Amino acid sequence: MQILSREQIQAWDQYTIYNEPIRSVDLMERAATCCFDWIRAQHWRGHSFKIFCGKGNNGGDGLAIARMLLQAGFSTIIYILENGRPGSPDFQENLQRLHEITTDIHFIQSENIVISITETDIIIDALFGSGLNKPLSGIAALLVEHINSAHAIVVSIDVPSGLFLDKSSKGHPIIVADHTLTFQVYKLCLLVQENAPYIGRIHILDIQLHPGFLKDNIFHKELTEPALIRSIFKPRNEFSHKGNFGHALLITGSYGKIGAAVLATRACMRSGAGLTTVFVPRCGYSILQSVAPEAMVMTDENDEHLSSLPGDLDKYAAIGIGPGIGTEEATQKMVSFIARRYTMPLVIDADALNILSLHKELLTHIPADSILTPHPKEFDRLFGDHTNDFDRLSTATAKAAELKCIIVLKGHHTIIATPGRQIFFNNTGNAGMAKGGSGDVLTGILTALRAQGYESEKAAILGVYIHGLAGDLAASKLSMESMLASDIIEAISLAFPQIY
Ligand SMILES: NC(=O)C1=CN([C@@H]2O[C@H](COP(=O)(O)OP(=O)(O)OC[C@H]3O[C@@H](n4cnc5c(N)ncnc54)[C@H](OP(=O)(O)O)[C@@H]3O)[C@@H](O)[C@H]2O)[C@H](O)CC1
Ligand SMILES: [K+]
Repeated sequence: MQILSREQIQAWDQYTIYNEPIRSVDLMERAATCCFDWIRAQHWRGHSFKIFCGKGNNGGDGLAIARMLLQAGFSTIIYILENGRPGSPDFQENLQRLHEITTDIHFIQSENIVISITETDIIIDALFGSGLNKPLSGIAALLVEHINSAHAIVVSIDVPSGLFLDKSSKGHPIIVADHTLTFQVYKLCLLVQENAPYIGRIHILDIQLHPGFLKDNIFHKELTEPALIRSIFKPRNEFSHKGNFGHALLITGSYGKIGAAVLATRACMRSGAGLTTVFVPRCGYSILQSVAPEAMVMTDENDEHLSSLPGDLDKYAAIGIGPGIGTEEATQKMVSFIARRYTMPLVIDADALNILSLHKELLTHIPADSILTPHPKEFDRLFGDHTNDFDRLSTATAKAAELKCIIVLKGHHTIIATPGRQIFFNNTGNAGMAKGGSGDVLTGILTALRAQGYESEKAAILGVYIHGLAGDLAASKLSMESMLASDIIEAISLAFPQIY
């Protein structure tokens, strides 16, 4: 699913009105009908609805929804945030239609907001949508505060009012929704971590905007969906042998962090690598040999950390480096040597990323098409501090292009930024994966996919998806609270069949 900017969504609206063709107010009716159908399906009979409307088209949607609720017999009161202007033409048309069936319409024009909201009320937030052009202030901000301080269920239309579609709204007054009914496609503001407290559960309503618009335009952001994943996934040929699936090398572990090596190794083997070799300090030898008997183990001459190279790097189809390696001086030298000399793409994670942050000059040397997998803190260490997720996303886009590598920025919707400035938002995974070891598992999966011949961009999209899907399967069986990174590895086996 494409993710459109505010301008693109407005253009799509106009394209539909012109090409379908359909009158603007009829398109609003279609959008409101979708919202009404969704609301009716919630079985909220017995509750009263309080509909808060602005005077733009988001408010127009709210008025149309109010009319439909009243006509269906729901107790409904309408509140309009007055701004002294007549309102958009479609707002005015819907106000007129509403006046024909109710007088229970109130205008909010004073800072003294005395509307009582009880726990059995359902709030429909149709104050502002994609037309928001400045932070809410004055009466609008007080109204948002009033709604947020009540304990009613809040359903936001299109976006929670106060959220900018494409830029940070940090620190501004914003409606805290339980449900967001958004039209046609995801908006960027509904995908970034910093807005998680506001958006509740997202429901995409198909209001049948004209499909021609998607064919006629190029978009740079999309949500990874099963169809895309299936188009990337390469089923195994019946006649294949282990040599067809590549030899993966994992450079991992230090004293006290051999677990990271174990997790990456087991995830790599579970994700289809033909052969897996793991390079660890000597203290990791017996551990790896016992918990991962299918892997080959090579050890460094050092007992506790990595200080040398694991022999001939060119014989491996893919190399993953970083989980648990620490940042000892000798390890820094080893990472630096590999970054400068190796020419095939690497999967670079965790302490290898921290080492790159300590020697930023190395960034320009990392092999083209390498996959970097930072979480936000590692990302900021690499590329500088960011105060919000939108800026971080812009930097990820720019750096992926500049360094010609794939940046996998981990989060609720992990972001995959490609050298071609394309951004993919992953849509699998859950909060149960926010635990030590999950990242090591991802490194193993990505290294395995690279070893099997997937190009880096495809390996990143597919690997992040499978990692999240395995996490979802583990959570459904074991709960988000108690699932472990090892459980994600076990669930990889169940995740693959879901994309066949
Ligand atoms: N494309 C679709 O999918 C459809 C969308 N619909 C709905 O339409 C809204 C967008 O409607 P729009 O009228 O463009 O915008 P809003 O309703 O969000 O805002 C209206 C006006 O409010 C003013 N504004 C903006 N920010 C503030 C603020 N901070 N404080 C006060 N007022 C503000 C602004 O006017 P100004 O003249 O004051 O600048 C806005 O123009 C979309 O979200 C959907 O809900 C259609 O119904 C169906 C198709
Ligand atoms: K809204």
